Amino acid sequence: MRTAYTSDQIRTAETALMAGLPEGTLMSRAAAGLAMVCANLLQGVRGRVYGSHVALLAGGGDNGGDTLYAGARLASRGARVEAVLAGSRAHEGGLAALLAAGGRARPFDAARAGDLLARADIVLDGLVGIGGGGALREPYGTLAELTAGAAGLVVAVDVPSGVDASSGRVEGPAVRAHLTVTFGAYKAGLLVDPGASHTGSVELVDIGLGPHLPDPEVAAPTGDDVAGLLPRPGAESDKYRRGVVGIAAGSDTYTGAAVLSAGGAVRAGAGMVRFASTAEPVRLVRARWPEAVTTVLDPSAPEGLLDEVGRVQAWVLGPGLGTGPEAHAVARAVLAADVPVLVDADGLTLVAKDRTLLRRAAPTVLTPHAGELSRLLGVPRERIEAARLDHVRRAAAELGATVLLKGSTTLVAEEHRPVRVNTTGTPWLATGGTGDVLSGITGALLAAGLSGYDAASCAAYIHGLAARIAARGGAAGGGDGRRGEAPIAALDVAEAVPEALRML
Ligand SMILES: NC(=O)C1=CN([C@@H]2O[C@H](COP(=O)(O)OP(=O)(O)OC[C@H]3O[C@@H](n4cnc5c(N)ncnc54)[C@H](OP(=O)(O)O)[C@@H]3O)[C@@H](O)[C@H]2O)[C@@H](O)CC1
Ligand SMILES: Nc1ncnc2c1ncn2[C@@H]1O[C@H](COP(=O)(O)OP(=O)(O)O)[C@@H](O)[C@H]1O
Ligand SMILES: [K+]
Repeated sequence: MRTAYTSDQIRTAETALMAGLPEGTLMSRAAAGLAMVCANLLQGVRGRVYGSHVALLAGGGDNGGDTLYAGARLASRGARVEAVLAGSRAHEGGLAALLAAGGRARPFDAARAGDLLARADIVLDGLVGIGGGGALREPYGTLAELTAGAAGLVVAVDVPSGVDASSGRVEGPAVRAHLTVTFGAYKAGLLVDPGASHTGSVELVDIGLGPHLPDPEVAAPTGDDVAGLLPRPGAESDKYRRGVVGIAAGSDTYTGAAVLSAGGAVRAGAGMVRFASTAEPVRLVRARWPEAVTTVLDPSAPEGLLDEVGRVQAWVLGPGLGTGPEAHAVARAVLAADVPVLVDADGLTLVAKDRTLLRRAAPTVLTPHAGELSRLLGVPRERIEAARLDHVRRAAAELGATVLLKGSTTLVAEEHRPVRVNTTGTPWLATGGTGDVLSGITGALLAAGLSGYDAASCAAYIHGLAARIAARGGAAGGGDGRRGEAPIAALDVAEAVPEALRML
């Protein structure tokens, strides 16, 4: 599990660690690690450190201090290092070290800074780190914007400046780095969008903070974590014990979502899929997934609506269901069941209009995108997009459910647990119907007995991995690069789920 923390948590851990160490030890560890990473980068792009050009953007705090000390180390290896001092003050020790090692430093001047960035092999963004707050003031904002025109690699020191380290919020100009070198522990804002899309790859420099860190704010499961949680059939398994998932989805108007949701559940290894809907979606699901057991519902007679469906261990409710009175009757019947229920799509619209539907004892998993969460919380969509971590937490607390917030980084929140963030996926997933596939995968895992929190986070991981496999036309490649990927259709994602499971 990759764990991540707020700025306050990092500061508290730092204070505890520092109590037993001589002053300046941590900054010196951070600067040494940063200089080592930069030297390796310079070896890669220039073949050597000696003679390479390094630009430092140094703010007035300790983030600037780390940067100036790292610059001093590179200067002592023969790099040509020049610092732009952005604040009215500069870190004294760091500045003295840089100058003593033969580096140069000048106060901010826009034209000169632009020239410097156009010449530098690497640019170190040491404007602000965990001490930053709100939109960058001038001239920090201008400098952050200028990094977009840098000729060389942009390395963010600890956190890309302009990104809130605790939440990933971006409220103005912010550095977009090729690489972020972060100290002691991951900051939550490095894993959550919009911050996450500013970091490039992230490298962690150990400064000894580990033993002093509290429970994390955010955790990103790795492939091994997911593999460890997934059920695998054994000799004692039969289809019922592996988990029967019920899917109440689709309507005569919207039929595709039902087929996609059922596909996600079939391909994710449900012991059995019981599909319940009106005649047309039932016909199409049977045609595409003959392994599903289907029941035609008559929602105009809500009494005993699900009596013919048979037993299930979990329900998926909502994709393509519609939002009229008949859909409401289906939602009421499903949510009255004493098993975990995943609510997606139209199901979310129904519970947003009638919160009483969520008064139930068994676990509930809600899987909104930002627009659906906006309706559930009564908060504008833009505010949710800007502060995803805050809102997913608030939704979990307010609605008493596990909440999976979809988007470029998918988050899973449950009260009193770290928010889980998904690291797989591809922007090609932003296409109609992929969310329906996710609902089916999650439903299969719920039916297999995983908690809502584990089912949702494992499903997001598998779904993202399957999408990458589908986008590449085969096994998922390593790295974060998108080259070699092509558009995908939602059904491709469902079809790639077994390959994703094979890789775990
Ligand atoms: N903790 C640890 O374990 C370790 C921490 N270490 C390092 O220390 C860093 C934290 O240093 P920090 O506390 O000095 O804060 P920092 O990020 O430099 O920011 C303060 C400066 O930014 C400025 N500023 C703020 N907001 C602004 C804005 N919106 N727009 C413009 N300016 C703004 C603020 O200006 P002021 O408000 O004072 O005018 C002040 O000058 C941390 O990220 C890591 O790199 C490592 O050395 C080793 C271990
Ligand atoms: N920019 C993006 N990068 C990665 N994944 C994305 C992006 N945008 C959307 N997704 C993912 O695509 C899926 C879309 O689901 P959803 O919005 O429910 O679509 P639909 O209702 O059409 O099925 C979600 O899993 C979401 O996390
Ligand atoms: K920074």
